[in-house]
Amino acid sequence: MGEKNVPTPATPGVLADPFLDRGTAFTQAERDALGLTGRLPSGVLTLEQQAERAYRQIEGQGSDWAKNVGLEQLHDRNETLYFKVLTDHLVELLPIVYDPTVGEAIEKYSHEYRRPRGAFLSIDRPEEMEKTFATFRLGPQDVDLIVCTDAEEILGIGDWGVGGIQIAVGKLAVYTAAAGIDPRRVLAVSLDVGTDRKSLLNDPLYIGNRHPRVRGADYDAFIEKYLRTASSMFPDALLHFEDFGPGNARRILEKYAGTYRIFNDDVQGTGAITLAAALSAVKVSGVPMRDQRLVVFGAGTAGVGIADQLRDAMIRDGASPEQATAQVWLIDKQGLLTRDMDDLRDYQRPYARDRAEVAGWAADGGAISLATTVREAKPTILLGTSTVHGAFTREVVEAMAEGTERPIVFPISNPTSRIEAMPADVIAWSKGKALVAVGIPVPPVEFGGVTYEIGQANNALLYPGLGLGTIVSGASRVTAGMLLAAAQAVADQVDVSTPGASLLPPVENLRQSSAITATAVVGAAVNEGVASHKPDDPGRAVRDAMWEPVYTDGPAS
Ligand SMILES: NC(=O)C1=CN([C@@H]2O[C@H](COP(=O)(O)OP(=O)(O)OC[C@H]3O[C@@H](n4cnc5c(N)ncnc54)[C@H](O)[C@@H]3O)[C@@H](O)[C@H]2O)C=CC1
Ligand SMILES: CC(=O)C(=O)O
Ligand SMILES: [Mg+2]
Repeated sequence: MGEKNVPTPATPGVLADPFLDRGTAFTQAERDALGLTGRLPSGVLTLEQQAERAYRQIEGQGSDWAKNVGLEQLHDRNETLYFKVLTDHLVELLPIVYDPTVGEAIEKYSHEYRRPRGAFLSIDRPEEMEKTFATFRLGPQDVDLIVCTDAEEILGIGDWGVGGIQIAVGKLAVYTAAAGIDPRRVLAVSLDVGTDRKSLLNDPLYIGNRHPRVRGADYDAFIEKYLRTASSMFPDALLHFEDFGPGNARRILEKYAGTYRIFNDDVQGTGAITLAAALSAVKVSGVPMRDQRLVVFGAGTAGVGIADQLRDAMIRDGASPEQATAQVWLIDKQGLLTRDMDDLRDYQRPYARDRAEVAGWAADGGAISLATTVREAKPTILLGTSTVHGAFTREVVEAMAEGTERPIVFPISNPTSRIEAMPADVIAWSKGKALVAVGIPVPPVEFGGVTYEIGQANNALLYPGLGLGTIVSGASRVTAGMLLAAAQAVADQVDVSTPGASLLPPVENLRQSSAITATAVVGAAVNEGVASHKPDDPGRAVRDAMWEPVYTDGPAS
């Protein structure tokens, strides 16, 4: 990480700069020096007192949505105070600034718009890209991380056009709160290529590009220009891609992963956090990883990203590549995917089954359902990445429990309105046998005298540490080895020996957990030969790099 920004000699405008504003924490002497004499009430508070007041204001809001608005307003006023409140109340406030409430913020973006945050790059004016980045007045070494989205597949709620900027903002808030990524050294980017959502196109208050999504050569050229411009202006930045559609997410990653320092969170981050949960679950079930049988319901960006990482884990555990691939069944809108289908995506194809092999599975020779696939294939792991609320019915979960002693069930679609099944149901229907993790935070489940802690298989438990490790090591690429190290580091933090134990570390410990993950990632980056910094003590380098929400840069004068 380079030099921190030094507060400049301030003007009354300091109160309008969220990185410099300390509001009522400015001492009288600072107020005089900054030209703020008499511009604030007389009292001088500590950061802790300000945080207490701000937290009470947020707590007093009537809905999660109102809390999100209150927090974003604080974010716009005073970054340090915002992150102090968020970090001190991470378990309670992460679901407000991030998943699931961020989904609501995205849907309401144009109507609830107050202030811009981030960079808005328009496909209608690609020539403005460089000029836009220049307005941030950040030098080549001043940016560690850029999160971009084209908002085609936001969480599980689909295309939200320019409102998608809020997922980039939310992801960045998690990076800082969970892993201490310096908030002055990050950018959120909306790649506004239009929207196919009719309600937005017809809404007079919609503030994004009012035309259908641009696709094809112009889209590809825009993405390439973004990668070229961002990485040449900010060569140290990790370029995080979030919530692209199934036709683009993986294609862009595969095309550019060898050239740029890019990371696709939905493919790679989700794959790694789910692998971590699976590594924990396998310890409990006793079925070795090489023998796992995986059914993926919803074979899109996340589903196949996870399938790939689990298949690779089976191979590392001794399965042959052919055997591991044959232990994966993908189900999408067409039912079980078979090779004879002519509408398969290229990334689905390796897992598509031979039609002859499953010929007897569907009575009428038509689509093969989830329930049938579970009964016939007898999977040990059932993954939900479909956005179909309630798809894991009692019938499906009971079939899982009939086919294997400790079924692993991961309904990880977000937000809550899209989840395939709630953990309480999965645990009850499987008579307490299922090993469950979900994408959203949920309370523990009581069943048969056991308390089941439900791990949150959300990439937010992994990507902050992965990003921090990438930044600290100055890695030129995010490699498979770094992802695996992150997944293993997360899994290693869990003790599954108690019945009902969570498969993943608790969000309470996310900052500490991210530091451990980051340290492992630094080690992997060094081993894989992509690191440009090779700290003697990676743990210390990671801890030293973590930004803390305190007023430490000396008096702002
Ligand atoms: N927990 C986590 O960390 C993450 C969770 N997700 C969640 O996974 C879900 C999918 O996200 P993406 O993979 O990015 O979207 P995607 O659009 O790439 O994939 C969804 C897939 O589900 C399929 N699908 C839709 N309806 C279906 C049906 N009735 N039956 C079977 N398949 C159906 C779609 O055709 C598509 O292939 C979302 O809800 C998202 O929030 C995504 C990334 C991370
Ligand atoms: C968590 C996340 O990245 C998603 O649901 O898309
Ligand atoms: Mg996502």
